[in-house]
Amino acid sequence: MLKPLLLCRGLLQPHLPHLISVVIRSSIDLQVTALRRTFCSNMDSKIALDAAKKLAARAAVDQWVTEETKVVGIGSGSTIVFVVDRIAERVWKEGALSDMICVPSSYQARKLILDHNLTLGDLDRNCRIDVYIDGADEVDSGMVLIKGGGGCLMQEKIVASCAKSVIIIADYTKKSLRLGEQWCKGIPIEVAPMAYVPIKHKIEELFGGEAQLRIALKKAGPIVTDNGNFLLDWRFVAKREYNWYEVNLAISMIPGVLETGLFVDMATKCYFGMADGTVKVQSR
Ligand SMILES: O=C(CO)[C@H](O)[C@H](O)COP(=O)(O)O
Repeated sequence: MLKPLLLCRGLLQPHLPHLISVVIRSSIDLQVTALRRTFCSNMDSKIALDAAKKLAARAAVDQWVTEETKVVGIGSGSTIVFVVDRIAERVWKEGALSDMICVPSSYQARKLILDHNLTLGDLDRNCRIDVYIDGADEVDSGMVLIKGGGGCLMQEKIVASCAKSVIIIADYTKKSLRLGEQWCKGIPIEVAPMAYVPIKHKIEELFGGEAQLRIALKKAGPIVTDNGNFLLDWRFVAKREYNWYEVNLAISMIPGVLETGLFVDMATKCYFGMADGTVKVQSR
């Protein structure tokens, strides 16, 4: 029994380095193929999602930004980029909307307006907004929104509150029946930095779940909003029935809470770019 084994070892020994390198190489090849596949499918889904965002953005701008629109509020995030692109196309290629003013809801929105050579406004001079357009992280069947995934909820809610109509644009992954079905990162809440610990405990005691300080990726420490504040992401209890109007009110009343990412009774219509190339419009 031992003899054949020893014989086999003797035969294999000179070839061992080569065999080891073959095994290592094929394991690396397998890993590279798996990585390439993940990258390609991520790219595919990014392309599909961007196409859906663009569809929703075009439909919303073409329907809601007309020659009668004098002031438009500009939201924040990746979807709003397609909105500003379309507005700029209408202004610069189609010669439309010549005296329309754009009010930003964030540093990013301000920069988008300036980069596209559109007219920049502000709430001091333009506090009556015809239409506010923005993305959302999730929209439930009652059109309650979770916003602030990109960190900009406070100015967004302020600008939206000054608008006659609030139009939400999103890709199909944002549409759900109940909050938490699609968006699992929690409800963003902007808080005064000195108060984030007591606020965290109060929210958890009142409504369960867990509220976590949002930590920056390329900085040691927390994310600081455009307004110099911190963000808590409250992961609520998915299975619990919440009355979002009451939850929003109660959280807003906690001292140090500056704004919540719950937008209740604000959206007029939501435009969803769907995977099949159509646009679904949801009304309140
Ligand atoms: O509230 C927001 C920024 O804080 C965005 O509107 C929301 O996060 C959606 O972003 P995106 O269009 O990138 O999906």
